[in-house]
Amino acid sequence: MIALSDDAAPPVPHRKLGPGRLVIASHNQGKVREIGDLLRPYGIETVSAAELDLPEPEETGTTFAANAELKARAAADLSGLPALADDSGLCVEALGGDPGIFSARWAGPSKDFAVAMEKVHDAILATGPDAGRDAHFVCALSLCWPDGHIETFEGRADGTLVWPPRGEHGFGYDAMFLPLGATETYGEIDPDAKHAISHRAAAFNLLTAAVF
Ligand SMILES: O=c1nc[nH]c2c1ncn2[C@H]1C[C@H](O)[C@@H](COP(=O)(O)OP(=O)(O)OP(=O)(O)O)O1
Ligand SMILES: [Mg+2]
Repeated sequence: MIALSDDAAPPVPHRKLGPGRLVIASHNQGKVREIGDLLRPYGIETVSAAELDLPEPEETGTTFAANAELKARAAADLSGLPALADDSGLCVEALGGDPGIFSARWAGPSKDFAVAMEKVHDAILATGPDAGRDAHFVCALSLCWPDGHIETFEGRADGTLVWPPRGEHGFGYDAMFLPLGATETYGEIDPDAKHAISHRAAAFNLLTAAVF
């Protein structure tokens, strides 16, 4: 018999997502497209933050989860609908995890990821001749209901960085990210192949198992 110790917290049950519209609380069209693809089999009606003209909240958190939660909470508060937010980024081991939660900010106000990828490449070279190119993507997905209940799930995908970038698919840093064991970057594979292995899909699988 398995005895639970007296101070073991009881498991918190997940809340199920009921019928009705779900806000995709992101202003990044690449993410909105991927989350739409991942949700499609579940037949959920979605509306994006841009379609609802929701403001882009300032990302003041110090973790992916904290930023995903503040974006989901802001969208649920303003729309009165459940809202799903994604905070994600590229973490480079040789850079101590940078750009990390600053991945979007490294692309500057014009969101130029050719520039951001070059910054990552230059920063790795600046660490020395033997700099490793190991990296991983992280994705935190938060689902917030209008009453404030929130659930957060995190996924990760490991790989290495190539230079120069390769491929036109995807968005952000995809063209320089070679998933572990693969020969093509996220920029070279088609969206379905990315959904089979990505950090976003990993987080999404945890979310769907919990709330659907
Ligand atoms: O699968 C990905 N493939 C390539 N790059 C990626 C991916 N996932 C995140 N990334 C990079 C680019 C993105 O701009 C940043 C996330 O920053 P993050 O603040 O979470 O998103 P964002 O500002 O682009 O849109 P929003 O906050 O409205 O959801 O990390
Ligand atoms: Mg952002």
